[in-house]
Amino acid sequence: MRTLKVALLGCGVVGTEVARIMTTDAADLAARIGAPVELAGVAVRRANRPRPGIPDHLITTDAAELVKRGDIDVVIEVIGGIEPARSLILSAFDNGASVVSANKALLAADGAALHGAAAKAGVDLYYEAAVAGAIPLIRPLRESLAGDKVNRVLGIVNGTTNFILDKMDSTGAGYSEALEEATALGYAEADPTADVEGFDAAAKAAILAGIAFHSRVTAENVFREGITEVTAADIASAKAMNSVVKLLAICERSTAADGTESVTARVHPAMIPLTHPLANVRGAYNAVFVEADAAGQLMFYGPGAGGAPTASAVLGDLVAVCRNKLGGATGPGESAYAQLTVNPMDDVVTRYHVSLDVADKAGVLAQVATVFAEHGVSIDTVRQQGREGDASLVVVTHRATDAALSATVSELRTLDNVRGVASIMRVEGE
Ligand SMILES: NC(=O)C1=CN([C@@H]2O[C@H](COP(=O)(O)OP(=O)(O)OC[C@H]3O[C@@H](n4cnc5c(N)ncnc54)[C@H](O)[C@@H]3O)[C@@H](O)[C@H]2O)C=CC1
Ligand SMILES: N[C@@H](CC=O)C(=O)O
Ligand code: NA
Repeated sequence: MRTLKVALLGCGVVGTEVARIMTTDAADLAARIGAPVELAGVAVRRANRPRPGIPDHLITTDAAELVKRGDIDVVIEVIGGIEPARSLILSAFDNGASVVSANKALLAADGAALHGAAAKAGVDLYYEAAVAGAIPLIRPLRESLAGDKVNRVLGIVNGTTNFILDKMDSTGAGYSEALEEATALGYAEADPTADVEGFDAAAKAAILAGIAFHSRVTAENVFREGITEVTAADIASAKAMNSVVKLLAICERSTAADGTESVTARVHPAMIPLTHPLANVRGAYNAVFVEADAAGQLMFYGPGAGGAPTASAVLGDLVAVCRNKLGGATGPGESAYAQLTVNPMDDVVTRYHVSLDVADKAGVLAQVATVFAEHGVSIDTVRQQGREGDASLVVVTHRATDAALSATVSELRTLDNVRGVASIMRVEGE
């Protein structure tokens, strides 16, 4: 029976756990695959770090050489970032290896080219770990739901930001303190700007939208707002409305009057009611709803970040691609036949929570309400609190387009009685 050889690129939070499980569970993995899998090389940036459980002779600082060695069946890429990860993956394909990657940034930027290269080489490209960590989501969308029509994918896909918002909401922790803890726990990206500015979630949204809608969606097509502007006042305001603030990724299909279908993909903080299942997703957990024509609503929930949970998804892919190799087959590749257009954020329809600092005098409320009405944005509720000549006015709207809301806010900013727009947050889940 031939042994399948695996090259591991990157031995950080995720790579360390992948190597550990491959070693400790070698016999079970071999039985499930139908052949032994051997860790044949581990590419690292710094060779002199202690790496318990990994024999020294396997360590190399030359990842490019490792993937070109000629005897590697599967390359596991857990370095992250665009380069050198992209070149290493392409080189792995050229050398006949299948690739398992956790790299959402790369897949969302260049997934089509990578899929093309894998197909040309007759090998697999699997990346379950790239979206929502341990939660099986890519494979259910790509395989289990391949016979259905997915209309909406909505959820929490970034563990770090969910951890931070949860800490701020439940313990009153400060933003920086919560981010430091998330980083220490191995949830954050190498540069946590990717998490807190929403780039990581946007990359995941692009991958999900592409697979769900059988179209090409890149990170650039995804509207993105992170959590850096979310204030303690926003969180308090959400609480006052029996809601909570979450960073959501929302990918939706819509159909125009003439039957033309298109999609939108967005990532932004939103207020959701405490009664919504997403409100109870705590810590670094993720949860994603998928709505499909025949299946109805499905919910996927579990650990979205961290070394071991992410390694679980990587190992699942490793087993799958090894089975394919032994069977002389490949798994499903890219499916982008529908080629749906991705519409801009202006076209998105949702509800809004707008917090204004206004002069506390008669007629201001009516003036503000008129501006909303003139732009066709209907008001659901208004809450006003006075404080020494100034007042805070919180308006929650009914559903309106993002374009209409933006125009409303632009005009409000020009009013003398509006001293400032303290925050604008979308309201979802009702
Ligand atoms: N940490 C998590 O919870 C999750 C991470 N991911 C993804 O998994 C990948 C890895 O993430 P982490 O392990 O958290 O990052 P990490 O920063 O802990 O590990 C990456 C490792 O790659 C090494 N490296 C960098 N350049 C290299 C090179 N040229 N050759 C060899 N090694 C090199 C670094 O020294 C580092 O040890 C990223 O794409 C990340 O987005 C995906 C899901 C969850
Ligand atoms: N930094 C990411 C890691 C998993 O994808 C996150 O926090 O979700
Ligand atoms: Na996953």
